[in-house]
Amino acid sequence: MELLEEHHCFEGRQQRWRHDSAVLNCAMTFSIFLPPDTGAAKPPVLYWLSGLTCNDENFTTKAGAQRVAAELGIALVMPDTSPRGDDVADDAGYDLGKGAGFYLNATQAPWANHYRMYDYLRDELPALIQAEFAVSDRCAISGHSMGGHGALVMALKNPGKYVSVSAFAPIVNPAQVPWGQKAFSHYLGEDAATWQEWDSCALMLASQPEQAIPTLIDQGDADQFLASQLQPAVLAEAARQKAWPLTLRIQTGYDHSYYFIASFIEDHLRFHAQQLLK
Ligand SMILES: N[C@@H](CCC(=O)N[C@@H](CSC=O)C(=O)NCC(=O)O)C(=O)O
Repeated sequence: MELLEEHHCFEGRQQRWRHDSAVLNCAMTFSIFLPPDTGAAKPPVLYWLSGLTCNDENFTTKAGAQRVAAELGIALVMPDTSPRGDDVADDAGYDLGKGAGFYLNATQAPWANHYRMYDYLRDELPALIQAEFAVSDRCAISGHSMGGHGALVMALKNPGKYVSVSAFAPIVNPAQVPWGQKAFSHYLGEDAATWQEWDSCALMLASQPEQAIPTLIDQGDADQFLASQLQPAVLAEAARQKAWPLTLRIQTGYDHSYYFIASFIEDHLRFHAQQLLK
């Protein structure tokens, strides 16, 4: 691992690292915020998954999460949103290829060689974080838009791995909206039956009661993508049918930007702290 940056921040440390990923078959960068060392128990971890066009730095520099993470004693891990490098397949569109990995395992050429963000997030990155940093193995997950989809899918496909999940303006039903349909048809092929295992609405409808974990979603009602791409009411209905503990908050006047995330990230950190610090 190579340390690219380090900054003192709210008495903790904000770092940026590069490492060689065997799963993704390329070099990857991630950021981590380590809260102040109090000499008490190792801090739990909140994984943050960003959206289309992002890398590990959007959340680090725009969300303003470090002050409350430092106060609560929670480490933050921000992975990139796709594999990277000259050998990695890409597309001219902002919503496919680099910066748009959709947190799945691609099965189709030319994507399948590198686009395995699901395996990277489930196995390789947490193992690296556990091995290299003084953090506990208790973790939660959150994300924005494409990253909200990723957080929900990671939680729904891995019962017991995360103690809570939250999202800002997530793509909850990617199999039914343009962003998801474009990505899934390229990464997974045209057979839409294979898309269901990457769709949080389908996964929630197929879930067992014992899988349920506390779930918080914030959605701005002035979000330009709300009707066309996001539609959180579809997941809320699945949650109602399954008695899944989902709180969906519609926030008046907020759009899709990081200003929205910055406005409510404290609520999400305190929500996760209720489970992480038990
Ligand atoms: N360029 C596109 C939209 C790109 C965009 O809005 N990206 C969002 C995430 S959208 C869903 O995954 C984002 O977080 N951007 C980075 C940022 O720092 O704001 C367009 O113009 O339509």
